[in-house]
Amino acid sequence: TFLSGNHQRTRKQQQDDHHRLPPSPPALPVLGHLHLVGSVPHVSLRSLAKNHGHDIMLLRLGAMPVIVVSSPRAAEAVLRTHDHVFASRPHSVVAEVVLYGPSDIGFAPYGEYWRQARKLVTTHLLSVKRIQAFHLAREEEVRRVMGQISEAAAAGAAVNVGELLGSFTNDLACRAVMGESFRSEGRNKLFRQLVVDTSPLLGGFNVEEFFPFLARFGVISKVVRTKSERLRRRWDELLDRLIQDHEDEASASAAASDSDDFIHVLLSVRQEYGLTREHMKAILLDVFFGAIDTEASVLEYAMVELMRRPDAMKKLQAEVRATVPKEQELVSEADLSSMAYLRAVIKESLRLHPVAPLLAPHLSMSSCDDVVDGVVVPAGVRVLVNVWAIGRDPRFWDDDAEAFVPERFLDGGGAADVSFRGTDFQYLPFGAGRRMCPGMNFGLATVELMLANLMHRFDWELPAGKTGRDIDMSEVFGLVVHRKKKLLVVPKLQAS
Ligand code: HEM
Repeated sequence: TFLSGNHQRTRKQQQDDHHRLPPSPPALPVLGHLHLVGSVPHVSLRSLAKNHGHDIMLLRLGAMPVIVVSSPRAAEAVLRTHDHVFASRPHSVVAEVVLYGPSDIGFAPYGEYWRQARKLVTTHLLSVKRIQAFHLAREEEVRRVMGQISEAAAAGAAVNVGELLGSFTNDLACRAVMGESFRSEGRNKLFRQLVVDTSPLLGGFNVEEFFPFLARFGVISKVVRTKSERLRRRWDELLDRLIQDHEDEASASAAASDSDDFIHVLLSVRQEYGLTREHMKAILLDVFFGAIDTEASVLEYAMVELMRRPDAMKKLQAEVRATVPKEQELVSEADLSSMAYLRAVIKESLRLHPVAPLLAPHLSMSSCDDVVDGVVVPAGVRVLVNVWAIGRDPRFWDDDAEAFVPERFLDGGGAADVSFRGTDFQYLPFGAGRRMCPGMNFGLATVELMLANLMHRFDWELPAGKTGRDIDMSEVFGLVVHRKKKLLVVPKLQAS
């Protein structure tokens, strides 16, 4: 069994441990529980947990043991009490090739490199100071999108929300990474294409490695390695040129300033952190893969829920329109602070649609003797926290847990005090503990500003003959979950 990997433990201890493993549903030979986990794993894992392990259960997916956590108390045990045991990540071939080792933050195993890289990113790239310094860039990019929506409104055309928001968050990430020149020579488009080409591999085969129940062909084949290497060469070519350009510029001018892009910042701390060129490229890739799909997904799901709840949309529009002075064309960041309903809508949307419903997989680095109720988890086991199931569990939310009710997060609502900052374990859209998302504030700044602007001057309608009930909510699972069907909506410029 996989417990035999625990060499330090005596035979007697190992037998004891066996009895104290988390509960498990009945398994098949060879397949284990593979046949029980469908293509939308967070949903099937919730049903399994209901019957076999409310807090924590053990599955065997083919040969691989996986722990699934489905309650706030077990999530707290894994992400806070025993965080030091569960803070690593499983190995992935695609990440090893595409992310240089991996030398990024999201996929790196727990250890000194990860600690330093994460410190660098939180103090220098995603700090409050830098988020503020980036506000003009965010506003300018939002302005562009509003221009595109105005054109669609004038033509009476529908807008593909996912595509519009995806290219917006892509452009913003490019701008953060490489500065204002990101549109020259169509660079933003090259990056968009590269992100789109890499995602299925990182979010597909890579997911198959993490979640082997999705692997249709068993072993990750040579083909995947070859494909990964080809992608890495394309990334190399683009990023090397950009870094080189920045190096040339940096040697011609003074030290980094607040408004500098991420490449300049990384160059300025390169010696302090002992960064190689590959480390820098991997860290930049984390920005692309951490920011683009996540922000676009939060925004798209917020729009979907608002289209399904027109009264909530009206309430949000009223808040935004009452706050922003009449003559002002765009909502600026300064206007956002008093928009309580806006924040409640985003929180509620993240509760029902956490972009990573099982977080990113965690890995136990040693055996943990008493996770909850004396349950043992051995070393080297993947741990999935089903934050999607926990966020919809009526035991921790009200009976309307499955409904979109932003009011619950307002003063006087049932969840008014519940925060997503990793301290309330019934609500973990950004995770918690050492591996919690370091880009939370960076991402939220974008999401808030964009959603407020989408609500400001436009009314939104579904294409003729459709109602909110017709919106297909099917999902496709990946590192970031996304909608199966695109959402088309028709903007109407509000008469002023
Ligand atoms: C609203 C948008 C975002 C959401 C909902 C989100 C959510 C998450 C989640 C759930 C995790 C996994 C936590 C875990 O494994 O326990 C994560 C990790 C991560 N996120 Fe985000 N994220 C967002 C935006 C961003 C942005 C903008 C960046 C960077 C620019 C970013 C960078 C990262 C990185 C580097 C990690 C890995 C952390 C580690 O392994 O130490 N994220 N994020």
